[in-house]
Formats: sequence, structure tokens, C-alpha cells
Amino acid sequence: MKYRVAEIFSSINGEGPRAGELAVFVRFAGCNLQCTYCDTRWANEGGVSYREMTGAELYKQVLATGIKNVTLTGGEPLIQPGIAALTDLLCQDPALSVEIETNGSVSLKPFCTEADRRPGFTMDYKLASSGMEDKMVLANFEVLTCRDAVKFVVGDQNDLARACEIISAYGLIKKTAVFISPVFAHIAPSEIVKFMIVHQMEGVCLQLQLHKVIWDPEKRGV
Ligand SMILES: C[S@@+](CC[C@H](N)C(=O)[O-])C[C@H]1O[C@@H](n2cnc3c(N)ncnc32)[C@H](O)[C@@H]1O
Ligand SMILES: Nc1nc2[nH]cc(C(=O)O)c2c(=O)[nH]1
Ligand code: SF4
Ligand SMILES: [Mg+2]
Repeated sequence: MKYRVAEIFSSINGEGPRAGELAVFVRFAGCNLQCTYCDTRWANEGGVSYREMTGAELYKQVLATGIKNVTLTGGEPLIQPGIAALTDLLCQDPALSVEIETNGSVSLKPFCTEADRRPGFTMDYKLASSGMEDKMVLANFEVLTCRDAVKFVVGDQNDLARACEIISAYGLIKKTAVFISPVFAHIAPSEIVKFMIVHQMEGVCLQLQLHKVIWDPEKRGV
């Protein structure tokens, strides 16, 4: 089995439950969605250059970094054929902590098992401003646990109101970690905080993409 790898790099994780920690990123080529605001559109385009790598090659490269947190992202990692074999390979190593960034359109039921060792999922719930809300698999909320996270990337007040509604309707705070993050440069973080105060969004964590503060927001491989 070979995987289409658009880039591998070491950085600090700029998003999610392990924000600020060192992580090695594997970005797969290709996505099944087209979010209006996507900051990695280049990795989804037909002509993107990628390396075909086996699981063993990927594992070796991850080990060579000496970094213990591994983030599989994209593109959409869960549409890579044979992705479960790769997560099994990485997760059998007790020294590694594996996280998958996924877009909410793929069923997580086959992945969220009772197994001791499985990846943690950070699942986006795509809101109206992404143009992809109708693609969301709502049944995923039944299988996410405290090992996982749901992220709402909000572009406007309408998105904020919808995120608030979903969090409450599905009791997400009791089940899993919940993040709200602005579409970069589209909505002021202070507007989000104001909304959180007014709507008493206890247990929700505002998150800004750290790597876009540290480096040029357009820079790849960071
Ligand atoms: C590029 S996506 C790749 C993983 C997967 N396809 C997904 O959407 O979750 C990784 C994360 O970046 C976020 N993201 C993409 N473009 C963004 C932007 N312009 N501002 C803020 N977050 C963005 C996505 O919402 C997602 O949480
Ligand atoms: N530093 C850094 N952290 C990240 N966390 C999630 C990312 C992603 O694109 O999925 C990402 C990314 O692209 N860079
Ligand atoms: S699902 Fe993720 S990679 Fe795909 S278009 Fe949306 S943000 Fe970009
Ligand atoms: Mg990114």
C-alpha cells in the first residue's frame, strides 16, 4: 500500500488539543471537500506533486525526527486508501501519540474503536461559510470521546450561532474537547470571545492558529 504524501515536516502543532507541542506532520494529497476558506488548497489540486510512500517508509521517517506527536492531515487523510493500516502501524508504537485532522464528512465509526491504542481525532464540523455543511456526518458525534475533539472554524456571526446550537444539541462538552477557531483574518477573535461570554459557552476553547502568528500565514511546511 502506498500513500500520497504532499509534505512531511516538523513544527509545533498550531491547532487542536496539543497546540504548542512539537509534532511531525504528514500531509496527504487530495480532499473530497472544497471549503471556501481552505488554507491548503494547493494540496488538494489535481496537479499537486506528491511522494508515494509505504507505511514502513512513513514510520521510519517519523521515527527519524525523534518527535513523539504525529499529526496526519491533508487534504483529507481519511480518504487515503488503506489509511487504517497506517494508523495501526503508527499506533502500535507506544512511544507515539497519533492525531488525525479530519473534515467531518467521513464516518468515524470504523476508526473510533474501544482499542487501547487508536488515533485521537480532531473533527471539524464545517459551518455554512465553508459551503460544506450538508456533507457533515452527524453520527460521528456518537463515537467521539474525551480522546478526541470537535473544531468549529467560524467565519461570521451566523457560523457562531450555529456552532453554539450544535454544541448544545449534541451535548458535545460532556463528550469531547470543543474548539472554536476563526477563519483566519475573517472574523476578529475578540468578536468570538464576546459571543462566548454572551452565550455562556463554558467548556469551549477558543483557538488561534499559532503557526500563522509565528510565521508568514502563507508559508508551507511550518
Ligand atoms: C487544512 S485542514 C486538513 C484536514 C481536514 N481536511 C479538515 O478540514 O479538518 C486542517 C485544519 O485547518 C483548518 N483551516 C483550513 N483553512 C483555514 C483557514 N483559512 N482559517 C482557519 N482554519 C483553517 C481546517 O478547518 C482544519 O481544521
Ligand atoms: N504548525 C501547524 N500546525 C498544524 N496543526 C494542524 C495543521 C493542519 O494543517 O492540519 C497544522 C499546520 O499546517 N501547521
Ligand atoms: S476539508 Fe480540509 S483540506 Fe479539504 S477543503 Fe476543507 S479545509 Fe481544505
Ligand atoms: Mg494547516
